[in-house]
Amino acid sequence: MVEKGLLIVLSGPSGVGKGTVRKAIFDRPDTAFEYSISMTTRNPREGEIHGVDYFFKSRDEFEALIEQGKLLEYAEFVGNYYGTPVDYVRETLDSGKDVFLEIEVQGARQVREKFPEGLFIFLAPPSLTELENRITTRGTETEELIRQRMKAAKEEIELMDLYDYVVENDRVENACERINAIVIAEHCRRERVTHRYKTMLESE
Ligand SMILES: Nc1nc2c(ncn2[C@@H]2O[C@H](COP(=O)(O)OP(=O)(O)O)[C@@H](O)[C@H]2O)c(=O)[nH]1
Ligand SMILES: Nc1ncnc2c1ncn2[C@@H]1O[C@H](COP(=O)(O)OP(=O)(O)O)[C@@H](O)[C@H]1O
Repeated sequence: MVEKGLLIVLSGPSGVGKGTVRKAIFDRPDTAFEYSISMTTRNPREGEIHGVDYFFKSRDEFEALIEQGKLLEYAEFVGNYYGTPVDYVRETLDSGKDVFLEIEVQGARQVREKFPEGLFIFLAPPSLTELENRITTRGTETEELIRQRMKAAKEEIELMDLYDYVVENDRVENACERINAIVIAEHCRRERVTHRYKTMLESE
């Protein structure tokens, strides 16, 4: 029997750098886990490709997916739906590959309920001031929106204790190294090799 893959969930407050760190991880040629492409109702940004960055859906299509139970989790974030396709995640884990989700905190909480055996990693900013800088330099938000996002971020940061690991995103490269190290350690901790040997010995 194939040993199941590991479900890796990267979450954290808006603007901390989840998307940036995830892209850097998947730009590495040696990254062995599969990225689960999310569904969203937000409009594609310039350069974004359907089926690569997201599966772009209408609100009606998304709500139909919710009703049909096709989403492992979903959340409404800044006026749009975002969700994880459940079939892709289950099939990929069953084939023995690790699956990587990069999602906001409400979604991560739902995944924790359904997949408590997942590996939950919280990406934390070096400081609240630095988080505000990142949200501000990213552009579009008005002062009021920045204030709202910072308030939400403080509440989200309070939930970091619910995660298995907290990774500081001081530099993108450092955060990637830490995440890769955690995944490697987790594989050793979960005794895959032990399991394989036990199976071998039993079949002798
Ligand atoms: N719950 C949930 N959140 C998601 C999913 N996909 C992306 N997100 C999160 O949705 C938020 C908005 O993403 P996006 O519109 O790409 O803008 P960003 O703020 O530039 O990353 C980010 O916090 C993502 O981590 C998903 O499938 N489920
Ligand atoms: N380690 C870092 N140091 C400095 N700036 C960063 C770092 N990680 C991300 N950023 C910047 O912070 C902003 C928010 O990053 P983004 O990946 O969009 O966050 P999230 O996906 O968590 O909302 C972007 O402008 C990004 O370039």
